[in-house]
Amino acid sequence: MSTVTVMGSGSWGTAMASTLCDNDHRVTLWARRPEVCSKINTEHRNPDYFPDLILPDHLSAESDPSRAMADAQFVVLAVPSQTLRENLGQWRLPDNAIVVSLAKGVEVGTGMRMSEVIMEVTGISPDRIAVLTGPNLSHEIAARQPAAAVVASARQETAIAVQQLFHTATFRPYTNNDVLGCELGGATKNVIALAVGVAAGMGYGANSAASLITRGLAEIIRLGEAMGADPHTFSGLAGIGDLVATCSSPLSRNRTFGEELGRGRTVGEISGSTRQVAEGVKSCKSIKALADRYQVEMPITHAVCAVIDGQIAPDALVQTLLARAAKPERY
Ligand SMILES: NC(=O)C1=CN([C@@H]2O[C@H](COP(=O)(O)OP(=O)(O)OC[C@H]3O[C@@H](n4cnc5c(N)ncnc54)[C@H](OP(=O)(O)O)[C@@H]3O)[C@@H](O)[C@H]2O)C=CC1
Ligand SMILES: O=C(CO)COP(=O)(O)O
Repeated sequence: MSTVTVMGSGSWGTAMASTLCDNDHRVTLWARRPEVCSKINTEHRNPDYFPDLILPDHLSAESDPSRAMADAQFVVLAVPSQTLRENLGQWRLPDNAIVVSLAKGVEVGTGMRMSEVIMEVTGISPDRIAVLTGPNLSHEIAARQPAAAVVASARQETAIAVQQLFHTATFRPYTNNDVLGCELGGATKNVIALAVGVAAGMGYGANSAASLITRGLAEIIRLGEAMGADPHTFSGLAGIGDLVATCSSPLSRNRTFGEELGRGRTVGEISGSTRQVAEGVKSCKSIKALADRYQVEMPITHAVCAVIDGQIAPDALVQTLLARAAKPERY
């Protein structure tokens, strides 16, 4: 049994905290709003994110970050990627705790992955940092539907410790040492899901979705290879696995955001109608900047950015991609 603190009580933090309770760990969930803590502690519910889910009764919530993390052997970071730097700047993480990053994004402005942000802000060695990623839609995980995931760390013992921490009867994490590839896979698939959503919102079917997923994977691999990731990572759970889950599921916030765009709503209208994060809306910019920095062609990511920035209408996204010069199929 380990002492674990999950920092962030949105969809993914709540689902992961609930899963960790299956292994009888002592789990504390940090929520920034005291009223969320109160609901979790007294009613065992987090209705903003899971209206129908009853949480384990031994899951406790705490709104004070220091109290939440006191004695934690593992700190699991479940806040949005664009707020992580600011959050870490305000928190004091326990000495020697293993830090697990759950966020799937690339920081706007710096182009940094979340493990890099953690290292830069806290000074923690990469040996104590792990990334958990894969095809893991929170509502399915919270309902204990079976799924696999990947835990990546620079240090194998850290990856194994986190794998064991999260491994339950329904949740099966594999280890991987390609932190870069795993983080890139998780962040880039959100952008492709936005594109797939736009196509779906316009009424296009499975052929369009499969074409975007496949060519999306091609541009993800191109970027990953240029940055030094292992290309095999992208045929695993952190790559094609997460890409397929996110692009196919109506539960995905990124796909749904794209679908709303494809139906004619604006970025402002969609963002204003939910408190939940669709990471690709911001990370498309930082991923495009990485593509430019590494001189990699990422046409779908470019087109998604143009839609988000209002440079082209959503219904021009697919046309823009189809109108590109003909070329052989290759990665
Ligand atoms: N949901 C999923 O299926 C999965 C999500 N992820 C990733 O996990 C990360 C977190 O996503 P998820 O939980 O889904 O997001 P949600 O939008 O569901 O929840 C976001 C959480 O972060 C909190 N939050 C928002 N802004 C801040 C801030 N400025 N400072 C501190 N806390 C803040 C919210 O608090 P409040 O409620 O008070 O607004 C809420 O607890 C993302 O990077 C996502 O891509 C990864 C795998 C699966
Ligand atoms: O990362 C996810 C599934 O693995 C969740 O995707 P969304 O953020 O699009 O809901």
